[in-house]
Amino acid sequence: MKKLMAANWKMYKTVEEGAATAAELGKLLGGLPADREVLVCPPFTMLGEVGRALETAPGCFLGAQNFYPARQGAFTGEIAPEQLLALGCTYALAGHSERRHVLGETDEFVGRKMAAGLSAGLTMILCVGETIEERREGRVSEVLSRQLRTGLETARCAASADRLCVAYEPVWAIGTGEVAGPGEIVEAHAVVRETLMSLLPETGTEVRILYGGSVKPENAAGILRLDNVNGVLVGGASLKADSFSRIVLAQ
Ligand SMILES: O=C[C@H](O)COP(=O)(O)O
Repeated sequence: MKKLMAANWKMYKTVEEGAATAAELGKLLGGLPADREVLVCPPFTMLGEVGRALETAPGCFLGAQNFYPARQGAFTGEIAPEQLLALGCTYALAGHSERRHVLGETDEFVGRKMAAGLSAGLTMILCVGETIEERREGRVSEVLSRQLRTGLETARCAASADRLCVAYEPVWAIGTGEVAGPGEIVEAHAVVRETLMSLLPETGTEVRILYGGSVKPENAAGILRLDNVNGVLVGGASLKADSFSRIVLAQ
């Protein structure tokens, strides 16, 4: 199973800055190890330019941070999965904690996005993770299994292991510099794996589970060695080509 090293640029960079970072990344990742794949999820505005800059970089894919779960229609300001595919996107995120907690997306809405994205042909990364309050209340396992179940409920029939990934991102570790400890990561990834195996008995063992939350060049190798960690989803440290390429190549 190749490790997926994913960059989420969130709402940062102009088109010019994004294209320049992607071009630099393409050069730095010339010797990408055979067991790694790279994904860059820039803002919508620069998908075309970033995609072109990564075109010649082997093993690099383009992804979207978001879309609206409909084929087309009167949805002012929204973007459809088909429009992303036409720009060269092959991946998309759903359920990122900033969309759940800042933009108010519900489990049910995340489930609709998973179903729409998978049916359109995108590879979907379902993001799950507990808040610090939920962790303190001992509810990590309950929260993760609920988010996975509702996220995959309507998408299950379309979810083959090669077009589905899960990202475990504890909310308290995102953008805080406070990375989850090895024990916390292993325990949460085991819950995700077990839930996937019960929801998708034939393919659950093959779905890649990424860790996200304050991943840096200095801690990436240690995280990537943990059980059931099949890649990382990186925010802040993915904004600079040099720092993200060190994470991608971390051994
Ligand atoms: O999508 C990425 C995550 O939100 C992690 O962000 P971070 O690496 O800045 O903590």
